[in-house]
Amino acid sequence: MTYLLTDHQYGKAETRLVRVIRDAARHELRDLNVTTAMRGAFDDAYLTGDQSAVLPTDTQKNTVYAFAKKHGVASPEAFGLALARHFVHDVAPIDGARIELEEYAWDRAIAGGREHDHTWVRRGPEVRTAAVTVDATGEYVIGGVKDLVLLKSTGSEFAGFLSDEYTTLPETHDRVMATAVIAKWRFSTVDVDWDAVFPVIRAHLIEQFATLQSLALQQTLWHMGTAVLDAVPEICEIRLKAPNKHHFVVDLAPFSMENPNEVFYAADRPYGLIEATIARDDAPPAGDAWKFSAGLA
Ligand SMILES: O=c1[nH]c(=O)c2[nH]c(=O)[nH]c2[nH]1
Repeated sequence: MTYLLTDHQYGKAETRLVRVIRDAARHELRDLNVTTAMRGAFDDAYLTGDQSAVLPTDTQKNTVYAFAKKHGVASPEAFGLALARHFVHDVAPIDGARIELEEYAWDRAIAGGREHDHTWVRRGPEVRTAAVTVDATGEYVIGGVKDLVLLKSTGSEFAGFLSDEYTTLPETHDRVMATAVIAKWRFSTVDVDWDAVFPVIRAHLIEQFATLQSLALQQTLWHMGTAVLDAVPEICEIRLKAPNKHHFVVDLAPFSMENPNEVFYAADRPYGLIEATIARDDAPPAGDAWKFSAGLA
């Protein structure tokens, strides 16, 4: 029997990095979780144990910290691009680099009625994500957000669905709809003001969720995705994943009480999982943009 090593990549997952800029009394802060993965002809490391082409994952971690000091963290996307370009262009055996970033957002603390200069409050659970791939075919950037937890207490329906002998779900024209959106959007260029577009995309996702009279989470995802593509020409594809966090109306009849959509049991599982990928018809090839490493971003 002959075996083939058909694919491989290696790197340091989840390097936690907090970068503070303290040149002025008002400090700035960025809080990241960075994963690096190297791609190339590292077959010998696996097949014979020869490490001569292997840049240690420890070195990759050090590079993350050194680059944070040297270049700063302008945005997750820009930081990922700087790292990926360095690994591919400056370290000979590396043909491709994949950098995945999570960013945890901090809001300035309010103290004495105004924003504090060096104290923040973690905004959660939402996480901004970025995944950068640089290889011989080009540079690819995917931005994203995950755990964007949204809930609307009306304006959502689910009716007219297919029914068979196992169907018990009642139709509804007024229900709670809640989800924790995972959205990833692929840029067709790296000439982007990353920090300017992120809040625009996020605002469109939220606005569509809020304002659409939703006939299903599927329809909501279509509207969220197309609104982002309409608003940001640099984005050519968006992938959305939405767990349908079911809120069941509690039967209060045993207690002689009506419950017109006021008291709910918020189930954590099982959940419907609704997914969609929406792309422009002229989207450029994705290369390895969607090939994951740790897969957190
Ligand atoms: O928005 C929904 N989409 C579904 O496909 C579905 N299925 C289900 O049981 N409830 C819902 N809700």
